[in-house]
Amino acid sequence: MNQSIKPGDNPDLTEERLSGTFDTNSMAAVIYGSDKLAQRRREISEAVSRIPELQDSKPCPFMTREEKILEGSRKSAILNRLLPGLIDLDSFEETVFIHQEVIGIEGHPLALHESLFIPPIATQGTDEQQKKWLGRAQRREIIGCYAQTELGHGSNLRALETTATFDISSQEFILNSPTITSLKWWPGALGKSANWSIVIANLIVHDKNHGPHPFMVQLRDEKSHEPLPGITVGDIGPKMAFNGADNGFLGFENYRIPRENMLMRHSKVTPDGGYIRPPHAKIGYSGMVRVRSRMAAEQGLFLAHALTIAVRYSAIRRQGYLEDRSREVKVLDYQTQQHRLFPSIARAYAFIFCGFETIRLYDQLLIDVQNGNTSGMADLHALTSGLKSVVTHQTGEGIEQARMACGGHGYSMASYISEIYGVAIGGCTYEGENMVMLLQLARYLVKSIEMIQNGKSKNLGPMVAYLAANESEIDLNLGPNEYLKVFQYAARSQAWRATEKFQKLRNSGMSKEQAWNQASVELTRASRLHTRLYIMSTFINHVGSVVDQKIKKVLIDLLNVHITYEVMDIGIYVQGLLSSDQMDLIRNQLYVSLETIRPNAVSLVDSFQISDMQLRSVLGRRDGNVYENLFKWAKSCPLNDKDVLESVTKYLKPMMDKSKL
Ligand SMILES: CCCCCCCCCCC/C=C/C(=O)SCCNC(=O)CCNC(=O)[C@H](O)C(C)(C)COP(=O)(O)OP(=O)(O)OC[C@H]1O[C@@H](n2cnc3c(N)ncnc32)[C@H](O)[C@@H]1OP(=O)(O)O
Ligand SMILES: Cc1cc2nc3c(=O)[nH]c(=O)nc-3n(C[C@H](O)[C@H](O)[C@H](O)COP(=O)(O)OP(=O)(O)OC[C@H]3O[C@@H](n4cnc5c(N)ncnc54)[C@H](O)[C@@H]3O)c2cc1C
Repeated sequence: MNQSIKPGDNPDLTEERLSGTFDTNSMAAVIYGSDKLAQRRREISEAVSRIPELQDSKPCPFMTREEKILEGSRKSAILNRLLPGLIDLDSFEETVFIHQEVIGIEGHPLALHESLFIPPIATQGTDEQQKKWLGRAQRREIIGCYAQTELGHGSNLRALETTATFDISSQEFILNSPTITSLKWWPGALGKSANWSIVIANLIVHDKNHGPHPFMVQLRDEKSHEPLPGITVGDIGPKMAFNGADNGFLGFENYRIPRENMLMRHSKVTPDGGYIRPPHAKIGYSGMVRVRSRMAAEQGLFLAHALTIAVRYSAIRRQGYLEDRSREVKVLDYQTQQHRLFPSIARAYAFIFCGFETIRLYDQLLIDVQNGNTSGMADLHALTSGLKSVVTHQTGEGIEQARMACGGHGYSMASYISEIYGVAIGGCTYEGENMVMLLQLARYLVKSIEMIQNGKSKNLGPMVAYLAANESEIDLNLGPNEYLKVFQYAARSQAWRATEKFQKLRNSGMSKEQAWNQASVELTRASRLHTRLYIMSTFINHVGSVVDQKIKKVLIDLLNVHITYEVMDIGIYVQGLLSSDQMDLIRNQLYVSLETIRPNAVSLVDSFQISDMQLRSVLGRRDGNVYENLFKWAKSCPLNDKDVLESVTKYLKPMMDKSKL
């Protein structure tokens, strides 16, 4: 049963919900990993909806940037007071969820505090450092951000220019931004809100540069909030979205911090200027791996937002005719509309499933690293590098298709899809630009193939074992596992093609760097295919583990949409394996699977349980009463406060009057 049905709803949407074959609360439990988490999301939404001071003061699209920042801060402060009664304070998931529910996706002053400020203190700070700062940060007595990227460099961490030079005589680090390009640039909440930051700076001891390290740095006076002497800080200006956040710039001029402010759980500087290396050279990068490991689920939910809007709207939007000329059809009945939206629904489910898996893998790695075992770091770095790149790109594509699927109203801010798009595609850039991260995964794939070439296939990890197989024929009695083999074939042949290209260039005498650059388009293709294979196999495994048979049935239908669409989409890579008859068969299976999933489309998006408050979309309203609310929304636009604007009296009217003469 679809749990969203209520009296007064648009009858077209109710009809859709009645045609669903499964219980949406049970599906939500599968999506969010447990009945408890899904239920907590419902309870929190319900509780929040009853607190008047947490409601939007006006629709976000009608707010200026200053109003957005004010509104985010107002709500953050109220939430901080109310949180103990609303959520389990130890649950990161509930903390993130309630902020998103109340403040939305446009960013807020604490957006980075929970995800990029507290975690480095907790994982890279010593016990003493944690005692000093963690409680204060958790109680929000201080607000923090993460300042790594600079005006001149983001992707290439080794070229960062900010320095932290150890001064033995005073037992302090002296921070400097020696050039314009060394200004920190982009950190969220830095511009106006944060008073502390994790700053990534090159550690210099006895004139030796030990590379980027994390430091705890106070930026503003805790009473006046004025920048401290030696600090230059401000907002970088409006962005294409995410304007509720004050991304900032930051410069240092001989700014001193105590030796104890370098996060020293892993690397250390002793009072006499000794440097103790970390157990793994890249352990300082683990904050980024943590964020990347959460991005697949996060992005899956961005896609879910856009699809909830587009699918619900497509069920109430009637345009054109099929056989019956007496009534226009729901646009959701067009095959083109289904082809535009349903594979994206499947991807959103797939991203969320494999996102929760990578979060689990990161949590396990964290325990291992704290116990001194860093052997899993390279694997997870490679996996999350590929995953964040593929998922952000495909999420962007899916959201844009969702916008177009809503026709003209999709282009209005009333749909809110443009904001979702703008925020989501930021993910293609932040936490490592996608191409750069695909190339990180490619290094791992090339190394794996070199192991096979050197007769060491048995040392390959489970995620790359398929690279050593030799499948050249597929029996297309197609079950999911045959599709998986088709995808393995594509990923394997591309990984070998790219590696061989790189090796050939090397053998021709080219430098490693030039050869890498000239093979890099092929290498990124290999990384994408490898990652898509991983997403598909996680989806298959996840569906296999579902116990509730009604849920399992619809997830198998959704999986069929996914595997057929994905294989059609990579057709060029499987030409050597599949005949044109086999490709036709897959194409037809895709069309059949679109029809099969059709009656459950609305229930599948309802199962994401995204409340109206969180969705902030007139088109995507749960009740489907779009037209009257679109009219109300337009009338409430500040431009309609007056019938005759100054733009007319001051300029247009005189122009028209003059023209009449
Ligand atoms: C509901 C929520 C709503 C959310 C709303 C939106 C919120 C928006 C928030 C946005 C927050 C954004 C924050 C940021 O963007 S912070 C800044 C992020 N910056 C980056 O990601 C920079 C990317 N660059 C890098 O990570 C490195 O420069 C790079 C890894 C590309 C290279 O590093 P480096 O030059 O040091 O590496 P080398 O070439 O020397 O060596 C590469 C080898 O090192 C291995 N490696 C690299 N990283 C790791 C790692 N983390 N763990 C293990 N190993 C690692 C790599 O595999 C290579 O190994 P091989 O030599 O063996 O191949
Ligand atoms: C919304 C948003 C929020 C952010 N929040 C933060 C934050 O809180 N803290 C923070 O520190 N930073 C933050 N950033 C910055 C972000 O991490 C960087 O912008 C990102 O890492 C990309 O680096 P870049 O800007 O230097 O891009 P560049 O590296 O300059 O990329 C430009 C182009 O060069 C290409 N390129 C670069 N290097 C290579 C290579 N080796 N091989 C092939 N191609 C290459 C890229 O693919 C891209 O096409 C944020 C950014 C955004 C958009």
